Amino acid sequence: MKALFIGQTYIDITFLADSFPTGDDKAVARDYAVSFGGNAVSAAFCCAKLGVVPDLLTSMADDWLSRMFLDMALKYKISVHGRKVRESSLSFVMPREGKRAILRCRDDQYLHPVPPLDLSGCGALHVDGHQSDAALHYAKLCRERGILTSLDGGGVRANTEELLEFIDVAICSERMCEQLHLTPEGMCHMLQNKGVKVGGVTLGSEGLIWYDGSGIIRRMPSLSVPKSQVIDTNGAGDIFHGAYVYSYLAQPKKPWSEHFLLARAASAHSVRFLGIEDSLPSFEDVENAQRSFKEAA
Ligand SMILES: OC[C@H]1O[C@H](O)[C@H](O)[C@@H]1O
Repeated sequence: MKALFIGQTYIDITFLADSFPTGDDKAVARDYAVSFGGNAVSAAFCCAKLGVVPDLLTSMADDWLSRMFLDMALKYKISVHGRKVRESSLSFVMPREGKRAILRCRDDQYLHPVPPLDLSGCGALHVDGHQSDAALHYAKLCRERGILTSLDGGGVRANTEELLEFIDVAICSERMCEQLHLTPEGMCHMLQNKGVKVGGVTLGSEGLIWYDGSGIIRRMPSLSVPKSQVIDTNGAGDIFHGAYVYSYLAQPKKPWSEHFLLARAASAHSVRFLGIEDSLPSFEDVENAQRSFKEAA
């Protein structure tokens, strides 16, 4: 395996509509897309499309949605290690004016223990906090073997504190800062104190605040995508994670500033398309985004 991503699979139903009917009402959406979803899962597909195909340890049920998901994974040649749940998870995603509302139908009651996987050849682990037992187990194993460990810190989970001790790269959300009552800078200091070598917080249109081995906390502005082109921002963060893991795997010697520049362009590309699958950039799309969009002020 070239890399291992651990997460929870969703099937995303993304639709464009001005309002969502409530009560005894009906409406017709202007457009819709059906795609795989979930943080580390979407990141894995992004990494695969850019050119390094990872293995994926994720939820799997005996139902139509999981079979549909396996078809999607096959298209990207992603090897799926399914961990059994009773039902597949679904997200209904309504993007609007640069934001998105999500209703999730989730089964995260895993019916079996963490499966043993052979990590031979693995260059990186990426986790998003789902399957917290598996995330911790493999983060410890990877740390022992000198394999890079990366965390999408979307929110605080039961074992986040412990998990962070085995994480090399943690890029967190503003939501996680709020949960921990920390400013983005405060979050960077907390990560540094935990021994996380490269850390940061994504700030949406305000870009990324981050540090690397130098310890200096810096800001990378976002790329400015014209408002008229922004269709669906859902998954832009997941694509950012998948793209920096790809960049690291492809060129591990490059500085982290380079990995994040590539990831920033991947995210900028993604917001112009509806649904996560159509948002995934090819390497050419990333280069085009780098050329086309200027840094926001
Ligand atoms: O980050 C976006 C993802 O989180 C939600 O769980 C959706 O499924 C979506 O794919």
